[in-house]
Amino acid sequence: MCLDLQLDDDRVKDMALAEIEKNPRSNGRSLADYPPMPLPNDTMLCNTDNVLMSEELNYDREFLRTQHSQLFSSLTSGQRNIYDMIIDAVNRSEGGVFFVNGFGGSGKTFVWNTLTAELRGWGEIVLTGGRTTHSRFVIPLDSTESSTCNIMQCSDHANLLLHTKLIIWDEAPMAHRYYFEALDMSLRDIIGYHNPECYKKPFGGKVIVFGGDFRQILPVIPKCFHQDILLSSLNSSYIWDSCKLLTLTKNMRLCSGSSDSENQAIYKFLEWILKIGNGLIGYVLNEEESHITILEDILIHDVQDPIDAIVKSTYPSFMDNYDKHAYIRDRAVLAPSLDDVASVNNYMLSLLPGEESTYLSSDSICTQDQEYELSNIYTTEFLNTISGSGLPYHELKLKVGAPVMLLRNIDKSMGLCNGTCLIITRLCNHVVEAVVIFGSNVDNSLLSYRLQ
Ligand SMILES: Nc1ncnc2c1ncn2[C@@H]1O[C@H](COP(=O)(O)OP(=O)(O)OP(=O)(O)O)[C@@H](O)[C@H]1O
Repeated sequence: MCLDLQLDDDRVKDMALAEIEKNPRSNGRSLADYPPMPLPNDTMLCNTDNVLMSEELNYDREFLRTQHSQLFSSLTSGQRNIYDMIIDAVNRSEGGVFFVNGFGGSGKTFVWNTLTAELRGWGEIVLTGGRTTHSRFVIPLDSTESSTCNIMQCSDHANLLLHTKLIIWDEAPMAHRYYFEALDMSLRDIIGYHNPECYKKPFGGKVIVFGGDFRQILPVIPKCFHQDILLSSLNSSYIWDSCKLLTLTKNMRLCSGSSDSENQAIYKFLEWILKIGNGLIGYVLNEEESHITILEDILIHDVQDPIDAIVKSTYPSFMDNYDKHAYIRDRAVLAPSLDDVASVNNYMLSLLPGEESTYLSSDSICTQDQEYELSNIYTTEFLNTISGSGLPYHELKLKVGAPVMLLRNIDKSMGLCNGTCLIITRLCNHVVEAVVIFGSNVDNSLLSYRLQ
């Protein structure tokens, strides 16, 4: 992978000062003894070798400070109240647990962006995440009531958490309460080790902000009853008692249309979605099924081949527009299963002109693996057919012009995160080149990725 390391002047200065400070410190002195020499940032000094921390500090602070003033000046009064409360909690360093409750489009992400731009702009660490937060905190996927994060005391990971000013956990209603409880117990341990007072505080006295909407997807627990799902969500946890509930009520998407009629259509759709979420539309048939009448104007009527009809409706005049970034960026087809996703992808790839390249995943079993014996039981051909959530397909077919989405965090400081959208610009044997069309903190970066 070829990536530029982008360090702004403040960060280069901090790193240089931290390196210089190591010298006098080894002799019991410090740069503070040589005024007017500037001093390095403390966090930097203790952790120059901590890659996890370097990654989280590696932001263009000047850019973030400019971004912050733009975002801050457009906050609505509701967003501003929430922003002020959270920044105040961070500044007081006494901890705080918040839940920002708001339906889709109420401006939660906007608040997260303003908060992170402010704190990262001043060289502070903010950990953010949504569906993948459990992997960021190394929380076991099969967590139980007594699980903790897989983080060793005094490790780089523990030091990262120790120096973190703010944790933002979006889409929290989707996660099992055991994940939050595991993080709570681990933070109490990690921070309480240095400051015993913090054992007693929720999340060891860190400021943590959850966000989401309980009308949306709750934790997915296979083969269980309604009450099991409710009992596994965040508001059934002991943590909920410490949560300060903050609510956003204004729909910010209503102003996003290009005309009054478009805004009206958005309003009608959002109102309908909200009513479904509030249980005001449709009726429950049984434990697993509900009946909802879909709005007439969002139904696709002319259907011979369902995939062709969905693609034509979502991507009108595809052949004339597929190379326009905004056209690709503003559209998506959602599908309920991985098989449906594969069918839509294959169909759309077949529409693109040009030659198709196929990339295969590595398909030999590691000889040091304890499960090596398995290779005698399962053939490689069989293993290559396995697909599942989080497991990439064995065969990846691409064409120049194909939109792709990253499913791994490659470089967070460059905004190359899970969810960043790109368009393929060149396909070589082992390198795929793509341009970013959508993602945070990135603007049309060109990324080359070396395939293993
Ligand atoms: N104060 C604001 N000024 C201008 N635009 C805003 C403001 N707040 C939000 N928006 C815009 O409104 C839209 C919806 O906001 P946002 O994505 O933050 O909502 P959300 O609650 O995170 O939605 P979801 O839960 O669906 O992700 C976005 O396009 C965002 O840029």
